[in-house]
Amino acid sequence: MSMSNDLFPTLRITEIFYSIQGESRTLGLPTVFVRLTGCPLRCQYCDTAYAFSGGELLSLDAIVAQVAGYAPRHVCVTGGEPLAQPNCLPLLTRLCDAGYQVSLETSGALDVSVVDARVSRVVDLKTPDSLEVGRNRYENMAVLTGHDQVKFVICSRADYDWARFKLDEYDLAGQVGEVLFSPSHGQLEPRQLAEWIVEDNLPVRFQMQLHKYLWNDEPGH
Ligand SMILES: C[S@@+](CC[C@H](N)C(=O)[O-])C[C@H]1O[C@@H](n2cnc3c(N)ncnc32)[C@H](O)[C@@H]1O
Ligand SMILES: Nc1nc2[nH]cc(C(=O)O)c2c(=O)[nH]1
Ligand code: SF4
Ligand SMILES: [Mg+2]
Repeated sequence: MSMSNDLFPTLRITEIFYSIQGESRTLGLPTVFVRLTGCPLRCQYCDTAYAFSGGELLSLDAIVAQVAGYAPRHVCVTGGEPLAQPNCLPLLTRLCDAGYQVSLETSGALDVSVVDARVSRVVDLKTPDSLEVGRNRYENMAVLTGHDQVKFVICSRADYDWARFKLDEYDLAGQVGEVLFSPSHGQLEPRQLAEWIVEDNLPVRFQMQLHKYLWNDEPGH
């Protein structure tokens, strides 16, 4: 018999660790990461394919207790695709109730309107060269506020031009708190992306994954 029901909610978890936030507007801040197992997408660049399967079923109580053990100020819930597990929603609420600044890294393939409003939603709009552009749920764009963030992971000049178009189409710079343009690691020269952004005077924040430079791709960071 499964122990996962309304009385004993569980989540399948790949890892929980304390590190330096390497992405988004809290870049550089000590943060606990809760990585949920499983993802319905297959972005060609994915650096977290080890989270597609496996993991360990943990109760929400056990997850919250493990997070509390680090006494963090910031918690980032990620994956895999965290919203693919419905119990991600009560986890986010419990983390907010505990007083942490909570962010959610999501592909935006699922409905983000149901996420606790205290959470900063970091929605990655998938570009054509991610090979998952068809999964974008554009209805999500209308529910984002100044507390939220939109990210583009850019693989090529074609992706850059596409991202510029979406920036304009959804007036993202005016609507969300942060628009991030990040090079796909190992695929697009960071300097090239930086030069395009300056040339076009874009109202976006250029960002590289800081943890790749600190720890390469070692697990637990
Ligand atoms: C591993 S995903 C997990 C959350 C969610 N599935 C998503 O895609 O947003 C976290 C972030 O890492 C980014 N990412 C994954 N592989 C990357 C790479 N090779 N270069 C740059 N960013 C990458 C994703 O695009 C996403 O914004
Ligand atoms: N240090 C560090 N920062 C991160 N920010 C977002 C991450 C993610 O995998 O979603 C991540 C990660 O995997 N490591
Ligand atoms: S949605 Fe996120 S976790 Fe899933 S394949 Fe894409 S980058 Fe990886
Ligand atoms: Mg990562």
